[in-house]
Amino acid sequence: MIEIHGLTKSFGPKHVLRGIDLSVVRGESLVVIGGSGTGKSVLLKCILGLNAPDGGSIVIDGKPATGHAGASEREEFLSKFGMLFQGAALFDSLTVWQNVAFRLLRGANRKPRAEARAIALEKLKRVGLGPDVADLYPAELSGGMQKRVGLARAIAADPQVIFFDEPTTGLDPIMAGVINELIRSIVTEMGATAITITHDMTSVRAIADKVAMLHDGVLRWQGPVAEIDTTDDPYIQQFIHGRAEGPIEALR
Ligand SMILES: Nc1ncnc2c1ncn2[C@@H]1O[C@H](COP(=O)(O)OP(=O)(O)OP(=O)(O)O)[C@@H](O)[C@H]1O
Repeated sequence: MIEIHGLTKSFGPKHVLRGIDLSVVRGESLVVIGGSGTGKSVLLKCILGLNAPDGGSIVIDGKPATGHAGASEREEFLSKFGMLFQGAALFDSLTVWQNVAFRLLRGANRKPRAEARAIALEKLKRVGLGPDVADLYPAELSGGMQKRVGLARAIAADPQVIFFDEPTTGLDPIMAGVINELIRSIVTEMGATAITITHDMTSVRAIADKVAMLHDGVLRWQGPVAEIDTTDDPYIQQFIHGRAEGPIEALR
């Protein structure tokens, strides 16, 4: 589904991605872990075509992810993806249902308003929110409810691939657990391919089939989630146990 070979990306003298090789099969849930500033977001942005890679290739569903000829080709490419941003990133001036239906109301394949609203209500229901919240504004919701709305928006157009950028940041541990479970069950039920970036090891264990650790511009370790506890890779061990001492240097 997603094949990445030799991906490189620098910003000036800063070599953020130094040769990423990664393959994610259809329906698989990959979680990318790594310290702050290691390039997890840059990797996602390269896959989405928001950052232009310097080298290497990204192929999604057999087609190159970059170099689209025109806006409509680009729109078709992006329609495969759903995205839950850090902090949910809802539009303050739109109601909850308009946020969820954002992509359904725009672009070449836009739907009539009533149909878009009906889909939004169905997706809200899937994430545990009733029709009573549909006409509220994001500011009227708690952080956990906003995440649910963000999740409903990410799945509104039935994407084949869903990205989750730090899905539990800012939530209490119980709400984080609820969101993790929702993500897992929705991804499984949709048969979607999922890529999540997170620091949260609870999310990793709840969401991942496969884990990849980004360090120093490369994927230092990749493997099934069950192997993170048994691998003797010192980077993985330091990261999952949150140790200050180890091969990963921490600023003090
Ligand atoms: N547009 C840009 N211009 C210049 N430098 C950038 C740009 N985008 C990212 N960087 C740099 O690339 C590096 C990786 O950033 P990125 O946001 O991908 O890290 P991250 O692993 O997602 O971190 P965090 O976990 O803290 O969100 C950082 O040093 C950042 O300053």
